[in-house]
Amino acid sequence: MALVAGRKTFAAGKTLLLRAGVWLGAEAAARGGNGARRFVSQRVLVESDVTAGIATIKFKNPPVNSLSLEFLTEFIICLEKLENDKTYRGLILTSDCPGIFSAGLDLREMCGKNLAHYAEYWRAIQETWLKLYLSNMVLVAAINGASPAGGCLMALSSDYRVLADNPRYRIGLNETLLGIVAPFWFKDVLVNTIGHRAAEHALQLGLLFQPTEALQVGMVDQVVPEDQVQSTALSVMTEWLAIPDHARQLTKSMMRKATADNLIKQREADIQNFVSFVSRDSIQKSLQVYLEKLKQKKH
Ligand SMILES: CC/C=C\C/C=C\CCCC/C=C/C(=O)SCCNC(=O)CCNC(=O)[C@H](O)C(C)(C)COP(=O)(O)OP(=O)(O)OC[C@H]1O[C@@H](n2cnc3c(N)ncnc32)[C@H](O)[C@@H]1OP(=O)(O)O
Repeated sequence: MALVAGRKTFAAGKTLLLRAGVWLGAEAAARGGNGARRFVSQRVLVESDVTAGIATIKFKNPPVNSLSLEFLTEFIICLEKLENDKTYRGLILTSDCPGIFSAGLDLREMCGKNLAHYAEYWRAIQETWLKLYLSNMVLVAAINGASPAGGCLMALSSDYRVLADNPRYRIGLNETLLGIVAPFWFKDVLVNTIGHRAAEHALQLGLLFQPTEALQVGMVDQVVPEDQVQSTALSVMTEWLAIPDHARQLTKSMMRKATADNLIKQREADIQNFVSFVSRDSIQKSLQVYLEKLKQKKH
């Protein structure tokens, strides 16, 4: 097992400091006789079935799988490893935290930090999305918990979404409820999924949909009993993997390239927009009030 702290090179020649200790000794991980492998990093658990060519990433950043910079760093590394290893043709995204798929962006990364931190954080968010959205693998989201905002974006970036039938597991882009604005590429992905009118309605009101509503609006493809989420994701995956890779990948790229290029061509401007927006006093105040409300909810 090798614990490393190094640098990860991202697009545009920028680097993201790998702060976390990440286990890169994946290949040395437990390898069962049945072709099952298990990679371990602190916040991202990767299980894989080599024979089937399917990997499962389980988010493991308790309590709510918020997309902290450390989580994103580990996640991007795991995604890259899987993408570059031609063994894997399919990837299931799910959560190891009971009842929560992902609470979205980590609000603590967006509050009370300096401008360089906001820029670094936003670059990591962009990178995560581009890697997910343009993955050559089939991505199936097995959504086993609440999935607001950035959590919803991760699910929307998959090729197919299976949601557990539990009214507490709401999904949607709720940014306006926090007094912030979903960036244009979040909006584009939502429009591509549920259409312009439904997206406009959902985005302006910051709607979080219960499973039956999410199915109705087309935000998810299937709603199943909670104990069938993983098995359903697996059988969907098998169906998708029956399609020849080259044909499916070219089709996926044809459908998604324009949306991704829209961000790629203005990545730096998008970072600057985020930094100047999030560092405004009024936005800092909104985020702090929202975080405080979340904390007080318990008491
Ligand atoms: C012009 C425009 C230009 C540029 C763009 C500008 C702006 C940027 C937009 C960025 C887009 C943003 C996307 C996002 O993802 S923002 C995050 C949105 N997320 C949420 O609203 C979810 C908030 N959380 C919840 O609703 C609940 O926590 C949840 C997930 C339903 C779970 O509920 P529960 O199990 O009851 O757990 P608690 O609420 O008690 O939470 C436990 C613990 O976690 C803390 N926490 C929750 N969510 C977050 C989070 N997103 N970030 C950080 N911390 C979070 C919560 O405060 C509790 O902490 P404690 O210390 O009290 O234990």
